Amino acid sequence: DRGSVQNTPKSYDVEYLMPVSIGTPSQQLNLDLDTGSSDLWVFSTLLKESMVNGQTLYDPNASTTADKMEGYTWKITYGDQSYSSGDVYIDTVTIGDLTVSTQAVEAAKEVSEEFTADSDNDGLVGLGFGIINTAKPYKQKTFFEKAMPGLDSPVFTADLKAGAPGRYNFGYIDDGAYSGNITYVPVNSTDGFWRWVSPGFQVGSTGSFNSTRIHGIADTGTTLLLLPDGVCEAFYSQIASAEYEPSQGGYTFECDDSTIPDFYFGTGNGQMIRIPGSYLSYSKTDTGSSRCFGGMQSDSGVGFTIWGDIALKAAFVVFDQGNEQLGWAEK
Ligand SMILES: O=C(NNC1=NCCC1)c1ccc(Br)cc1
Repeated sequence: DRGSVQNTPKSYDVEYLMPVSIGTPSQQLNLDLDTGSSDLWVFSTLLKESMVNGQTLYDPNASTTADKMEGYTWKITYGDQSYSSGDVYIDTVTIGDLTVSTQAVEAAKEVSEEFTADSDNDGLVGLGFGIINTAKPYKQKTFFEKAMPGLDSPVFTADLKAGAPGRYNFGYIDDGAYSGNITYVPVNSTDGFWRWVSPGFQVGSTGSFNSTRIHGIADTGTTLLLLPDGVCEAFYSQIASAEYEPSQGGYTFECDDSTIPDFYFGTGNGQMIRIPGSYLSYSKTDTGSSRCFGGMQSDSGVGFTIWGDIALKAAFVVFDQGNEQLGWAEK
């Protein structure tokens, strides 16, 4: 079996949403596929109205295939301190013509203000490893873990694009979606993330390659690229107007600064992925400001590097759960 679904970026590529059908008759919600977490949760009719702001609500009482898991609850807090919590139902879930008939659907009873304010986002599909699912008394499998045994190949792929729709595929690799070869790197799933080691980086096409092992996770749910301080310093030292402004939340530079270099990261076997300099200017710091917030920021608050959407949209990425490896290709 296999599946394929379009993903659509929100403004500034802050997140990517995909249509998901839940229940019978089907209820379609737009969800954020997040490889940095492992709960599938949705805005639901269980929420207080004050927490809802335009989102589509899953109504388990309107689904003939919904079964409430009595006594089960869930509560999750994300790296940006946003959170949600609620009850657990079993229902049928379809993503891109791939159906899991007994998926744990976590119906929200409470969401933090960040989620309430994001009116296009009806919830998340966590495709990290099930070991970090937050359901109690027993953790639940991810959508991919439930689908995997029936798939042609135990992989899903992420093709995120800058300012344009891309695709998530399940169970197969579309050889037309990438150029050159796919370089595979081992993944350590102990903490539930897609954690891997990059052999190093290069700033600009004429820069030298810096061999330094960068431990990090591939996270579709994080917008920016969070890297060690030394790597950020090497990059921003090449931008004439760059400043580290803690009051603005990190590195900024003049939006019209034409010296933003490309950033390359190693994946293995000498292969590198090139992130165009244009991807590394994120947004204006304030309305009317001439300064822009950098797409690359320090990972010092996190403890390891996060290869978020800014890095992922420069590549075709294979999340190979069957072999616990990540595949990286240019496109
Ligand atoms: O929460 C994380 N990723 N997903 C999402 N962020 C915001 C909404 C969804 C995340 C995961 C691991 C680390 Br380390 C830091 C952050």
